[in-house]
This record gives sequence, C-alpha cells and structure tokens, in this order.
Amino acid sequence: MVECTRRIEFDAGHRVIGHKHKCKHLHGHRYVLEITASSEELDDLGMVVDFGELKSVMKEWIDLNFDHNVILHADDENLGSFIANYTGQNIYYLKANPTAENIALHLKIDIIPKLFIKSSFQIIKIKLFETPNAFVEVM
Ligand SMILES: Nc1nc2c(c(=O)[nH]1)N=C([C@H](O)[C@H](O)COP(=O)(O)OP(=O)(O)OP(=O)(O)O)CN2
Repeated sequence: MVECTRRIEFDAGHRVIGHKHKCKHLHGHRYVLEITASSEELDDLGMVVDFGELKSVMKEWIDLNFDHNVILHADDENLGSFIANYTGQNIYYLKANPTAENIALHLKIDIIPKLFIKSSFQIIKIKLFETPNAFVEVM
C-alpha cells in the first residue's frame, strides 16, 4: 500500500460553546488540513493520485464552505444570524461544537466520501491542525 498526502490551508472563525476558558469566545485560526489517500497500485503515471487533484477537489469545497467563513454549532444560530445579517456571509453550521475533532469528523464522514466517490484510491486519513501546536487525526 502507498499513501499520498496533500496539505491545504484555510482561515476560519469559530467558538466552542460551553468551553470554560478563552475558546468560548469567537476567534479565528489558520487551519491546516492534511488529506491522505492510499491505494494498492499506482496509476499509469506512477501516482496514488495527482497531488493537484487532491488539492483542487478538496480546496474547491473548502473555499466554498470554510475559507474566510465562520463555523458554528447549530445551537449557536443567534450568533450566526447576527453575523450573517451584518456581513452577508453564509455561516457554516455543524450539528456539534466546531472543535477540531468535530470539524475533522464532519469532513471525513460526511463530505470527503461524496467528493471522491468515483476514485481509484481511498481517503484513509485526515489530519487537522487548529494551531501550529495542536492537531487531530481521523482514520
Ligand atoms: N481537544 C480540543 N481542545 C481544544 C480545542 C479543540 O478543538 N479540541 N479548541 C480550543 C480552542 O479553539 C483554542 O483556540 C486552541 O487551543 P489552545 O492550544 O489552548 O490555543 P492557544 O492559542 O493557547 O495555542 P498556543 O499554541 O499556545 O498559542 C481549545 N482546546
């Protein structure tokens, strides 16, 4: 088996409802997403998947939904509506708190399978850095 990983960066705001310290406040991160594909065999060019394809497919979705946006818990709709009314942006809501864990799980379970449905490779892992020092992995 061979693995192939592409790194994609984006900026987003969030807050963690119920957090006892500073993360309850609305704040932003330069998130770093690493998406890893694997396959038993390489294609005719000698690739698991072209790094460019991983980037373009994933980045198109990220740019439309997460980049320069705010990711909130669906329970945080009052805040989301206030921001949306003021800025006109389309707030991205999760069913759970927008922790790094929940954002990564949402991408791996709900989004990525649809984006790469016809592919010859599998997305086996994603790693999401919320800060340069803190990250989660979903296999
Ligand atoms: N398991 C998790 N813990 C925390 C999350 C999370 O998503 N999953 N999120 C936060 C906050 O959003 C916070 O912004 C990041 O945490 P922290 O490492 O405390 O951030 P710092 O700015 O202090 O990082 P430095 O590298 O020290 O500047 C909290 N916990």
